[in-house]
Amino acid sequence: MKIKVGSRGSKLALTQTRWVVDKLKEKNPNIDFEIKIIRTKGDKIKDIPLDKIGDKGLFVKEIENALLKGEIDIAIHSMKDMPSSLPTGLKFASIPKREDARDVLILKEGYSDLDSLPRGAKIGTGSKRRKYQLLNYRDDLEIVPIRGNIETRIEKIKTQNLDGVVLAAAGIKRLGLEEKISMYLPNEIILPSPSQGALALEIREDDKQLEDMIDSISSKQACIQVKAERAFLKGVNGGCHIPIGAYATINGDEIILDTLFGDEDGKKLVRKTKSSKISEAEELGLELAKTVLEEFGDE
Ligand SMILES: NCc1[nH]cc(CCC(=O)O)c1CC(=O)O
Repeated sequence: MKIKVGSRGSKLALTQTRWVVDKLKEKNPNIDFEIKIIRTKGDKIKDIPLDKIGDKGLFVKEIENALLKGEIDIAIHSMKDMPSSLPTGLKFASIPKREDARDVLILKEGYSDLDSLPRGAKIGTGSKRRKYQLLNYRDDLEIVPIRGNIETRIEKIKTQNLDGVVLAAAGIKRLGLEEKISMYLPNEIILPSPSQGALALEIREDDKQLEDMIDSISSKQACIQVKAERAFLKGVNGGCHIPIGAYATINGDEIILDTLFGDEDGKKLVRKTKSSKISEAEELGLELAKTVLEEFGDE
């Protein structure tokens, strides 16, 4: 048996895919895996700011089509890049152990953390979630929109004369660039994107055999966290044009969900926290979304 695994061609995507394939091989030594690279629309249009294209799904549609057509059997994505619902015929199989969910600051030489930055320092990020939370902490900062893969964004400190950039710890760590991190941003300052640091293994709905095989590398903890955080994302029905954050902490059989929601121009930013039993992770996310939407009314 040979399993075809689909991935985007970026360094991060391939590193993640190889990591998953290595784990699957460990548990299933008699099975062969082949990685197929698929180019997505998001890889082709590099010059438009992410919040203008808005829609999630930009990095996944071509891969999902390949899955539906049987050209590949598993697709590996960053869970945070996944739209809140999947096309008919596809589903998530397992969610492997989650990487660090936090955002980090990578700063120009000479600066050590957020508080050491001079007034009006220039920080690069294309994410409204990161932008408005940073401004909420330090309203003097100048936020510069940037895009590109992780290495390109780090380069932009030099090429665009920035004082720093914000990125996900998960991507940096997976690429072995940990020593570049200046500061881990605590959730109190920047709440991460729903399911940041988690990977998605997507398969055809009827592929029961593959589902059982993949289940061997699933993390129960990550599954519960992602369930709650993505339920919130689904409940608020938002895309990249508004700030949305969610992070779930599990404590025995209790789950605590921290959420963030704001309007398009960042004038209003609301944080809400609520807890429940882990068996009600999804309801918890949906309930918080409802509470938040009520607070925003018709806005
Ligand atoms: N939006 C792009 C993207 N998708 C996943 C990651 C990093 C890995 C992860 O969060 O799982 C990144 C880069 C970043 O936000 O810094």
